[in-house]
Amino acid sequence: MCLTDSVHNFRIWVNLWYLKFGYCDSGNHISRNTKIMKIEEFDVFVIGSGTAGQTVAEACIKGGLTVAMADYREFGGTCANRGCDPKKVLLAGTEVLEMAGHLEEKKVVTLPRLNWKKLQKFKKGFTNAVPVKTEDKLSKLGVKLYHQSPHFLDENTLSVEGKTVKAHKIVIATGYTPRELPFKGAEHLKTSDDFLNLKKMPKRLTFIGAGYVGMEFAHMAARAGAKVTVIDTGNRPLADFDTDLVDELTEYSKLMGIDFIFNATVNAVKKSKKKYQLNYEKNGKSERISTKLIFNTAGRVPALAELGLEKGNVAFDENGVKVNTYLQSTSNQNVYACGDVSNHSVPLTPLSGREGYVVSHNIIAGNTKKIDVPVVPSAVFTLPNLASVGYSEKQVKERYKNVVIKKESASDWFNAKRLNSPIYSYKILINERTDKIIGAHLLGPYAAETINLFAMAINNGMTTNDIQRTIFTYPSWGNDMKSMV
Ligand SMILES: Cc1cc2nc3c(=O)[nH]c(=O)nc-3n(C[C@H](O)[C@H](O)[C@H](O)COP(=O)(O)OP(=O)(O)OC[C@H]3O[C@@H](n4cnc5c(N)ncnc54)[C@H](O)[C@@H]3O)c2cc1C
Ligand SMILES: NC(=O)c1ccc[n+]([C@@H]2O[C@H](COP(=O)([O-])OP(=O)(O)OC[C@H]3O[C@@H](n4cnc5c(N)ncnc54)[C@H](O)[C@@H]3O)[C@@H](O)[C@H]2O)c1
Repeated sequence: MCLTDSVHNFRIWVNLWYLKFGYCDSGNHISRNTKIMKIEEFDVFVIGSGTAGQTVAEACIKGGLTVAMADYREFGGTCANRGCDPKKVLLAGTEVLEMAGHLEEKKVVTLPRLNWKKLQKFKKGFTNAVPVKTEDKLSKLGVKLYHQSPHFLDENTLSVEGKTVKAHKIVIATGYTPRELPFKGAEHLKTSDDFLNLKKMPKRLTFIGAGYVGMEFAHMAARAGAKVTVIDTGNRPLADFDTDLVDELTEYSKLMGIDFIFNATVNAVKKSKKKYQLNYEKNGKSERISTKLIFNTAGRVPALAELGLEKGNVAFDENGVKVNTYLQSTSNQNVYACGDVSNHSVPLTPLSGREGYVVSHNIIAGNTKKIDVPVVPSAVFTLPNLASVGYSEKQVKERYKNVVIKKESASDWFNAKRLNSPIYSYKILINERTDKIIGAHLLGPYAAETINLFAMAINNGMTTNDIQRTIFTYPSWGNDMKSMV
């Protein structure tokens, strides 16, 4: 049964339920003779206004359904307000410094200086307008907006802003939130939001966690003149990326003034007058460092705490809302989850959009579209970029009999030499039997761009011969793909 039929039945059911129980949000049952608080009713209620939530809301409205959306923070989600976009705007400033630094004595006489305050102002030109524009766009489409966290009252019913709201389908698109760290003094830790809004770059700062966020911010802060320490429980940064390239990036990061402390457990943070002291344990010994600010970049977890999922009969685990291949809750058929918060997702913006599209399709037309994720390129916006798509070296060795591994430093190739860039390396994995590319790992300038070509090649089953036959612009980073394969 598709939504338009079931919506009709649902509306009749809501009216009957409402007449029978006359139930208001506080949980008090009231007499049918007294004035009954009106229950609001929608076809679809979306929780979360990020990429995933907006995709669902827009498609469902355009599909003729009534839609409401709630967000307890500024509308527009993580990526546009406090993630990918503002990060990339700030990064532009440090990219200029990086490039000029490499060309010092070759072409550039005076090195530029970064004005962090101005850079922040420039960034606000992008972010300040996001919440208003998002609300405006959604309101004009006819989406009813709420500005609080809803919580489930039962499988179809939410409480939000003191109102009881019924929805035929409820979509959870609440994203991730920083992982809470358990040690004493953790309340002093700053988050990625705080870093992106820093008014002034402190002289010394520390990141707990050497993942995407910790490494990207450490690189940015080091270029902006800070002395940076990154501390991690693991034995290297960016555990999911190619070991050889990460080792190279780590060595280069050290040259940029970033100190790493690996295999360490932070056990307390103490505040003194103007600084913080971070205590940690490594190799059975207690150590400490003193720093101006400490950021929690130890990962992010599904944002589910306030939703009362038990009452809604929505199953979840540490990876998020448990969903089937239609992105529908495994325990409550009225609920879908998409974006970072679904336990199916790879927590990246393009995947959130794709999941949002699948959910809207399944709500409008019934469960007819399964989530089908092609290979996903991923990039860490350190300088140089680290980027990856397809299988890792370890995975191909487990899966394939005969694999060709092309791995080299390309720092003496024209593209790198022209920028005097010291780092440019790659590892390309090719299935020897089919000549198809099955994995690509790049470290170097613009690797976040070049990796997209490899993603296209893998998704379209291109052979190295297909790539050799393709004409690329010259000289360009894309053209280097031919030499790499
Ligand atoms: C610093 C940083 C940098 C990043 N950089 C990149 C990058 O370069 N490239 C990339 O692909 N990805 C990046 N990401 C990840 C990317 O931002 C996410 O994958 C993406 O935003 C997820 O979209 P979403 O719609 O699933 O969730 P979100 O965009 O997080 O939206 C969820 C929304 O739900 C709201 N919400 C949460 N709980 C509730 C509740 N109980 N009630 C009401 N509303 C609620 C939140 O306020 C939020 O607005 C970055 C993330 C961070 C933190
Ligand atoms: N460029 C991008 O695409 C981009 C950028 C930022 C974030 N993201 C997304 O956001 C997600 C979250 O990123 P993230 O950097 O917050 O997490 P992450 O999972 O990438 O890294 C967390 C790091 O913290 C370490 N860690 C965990 N607990 C710790 C502890 N108690 N003490 C010290 N270290 C600890 C882990 O070993 C790991 O290295 C990523 O998975 C990614 O999908 C993507």
